[in-house]
Amino acid sequence: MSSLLEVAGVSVTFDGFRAINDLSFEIGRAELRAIIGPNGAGKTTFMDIVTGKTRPDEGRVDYGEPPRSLLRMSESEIARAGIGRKFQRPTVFEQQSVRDNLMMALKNDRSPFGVMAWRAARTDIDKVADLAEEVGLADHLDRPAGELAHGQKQWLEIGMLLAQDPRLLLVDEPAAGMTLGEREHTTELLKRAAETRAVVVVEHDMEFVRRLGCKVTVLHEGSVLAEGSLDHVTANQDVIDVYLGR
Ligand SMILES: Nc1ncnc2c1ncn2[C@@H]1O[C@H](COP(=O)(O)OP(=O)(O)OP(=O)(O)O)[C@@H](O)[C@H]1O
Repeated sequence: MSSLLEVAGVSVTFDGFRAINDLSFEIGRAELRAIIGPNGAGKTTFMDIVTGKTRPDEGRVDYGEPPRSLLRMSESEIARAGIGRKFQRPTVFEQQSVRDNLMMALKNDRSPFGVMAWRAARTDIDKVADLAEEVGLADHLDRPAGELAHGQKQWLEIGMLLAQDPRLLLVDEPAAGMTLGEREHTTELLKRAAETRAVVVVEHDMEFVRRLGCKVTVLHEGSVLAEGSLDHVTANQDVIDVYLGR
């Protein structure tokens, strides 16, 4: 596997507590990866490290081709280098239409002045139409984002992240609060997005992880406990013990 992200020997201590403990693993250039693990396993801290929010005490985090250390980059430099993060709660502009939300994301200028000032070029209009199609909102372009259902807001935000053409997309619990139909659509969306980039999904919901059908990394106490297909990791006795709290 030619890796896009390599985490090697990373540790983070908060007030004497090792939240991440000698963590090492790699993510490929075009792959879908699920990260699972019990509460407090270090999943959020891992994403905070990759996006520059938390600095590790030890280890390497290299990204891209040729590999660059993310540890010397600011949060905004990391975002500009192509790492996008979707938090659990959607943060779309509720008053603006779906079209304007996507257009703003494309322009990467989220200020109200920027919205008023832009004159959409033909290519941008086409790109917004393509993004809306990709996330399944082509019939909702003129609706205010605030009117969308929960799942649709999540897709809009994924579309806004895709507008930035990230090489690595980190997605936190995308299926939370979704209906079965919304989950199916989200699965397809993430799978498609991962054909041309790396998509890392942090998820508690095993049924959703099964749908993703991808390699799974199990974290526990800040380290990788197991890795492989969902069937492989769920047959692992250490994983069973951790999930049963033994
Ligand atoms: N800023 C902080 N200060 C002190 N402890 C922290 C801080 N951030 C995280 N921790 C601790 O580090 C550990 C890992 O937390 P983290 O949020 O990364 O786990 P998680 O796997 O995302 O858990 P969950 O599934 O509950 O979201 C937890 O024990 C948490 O309490």
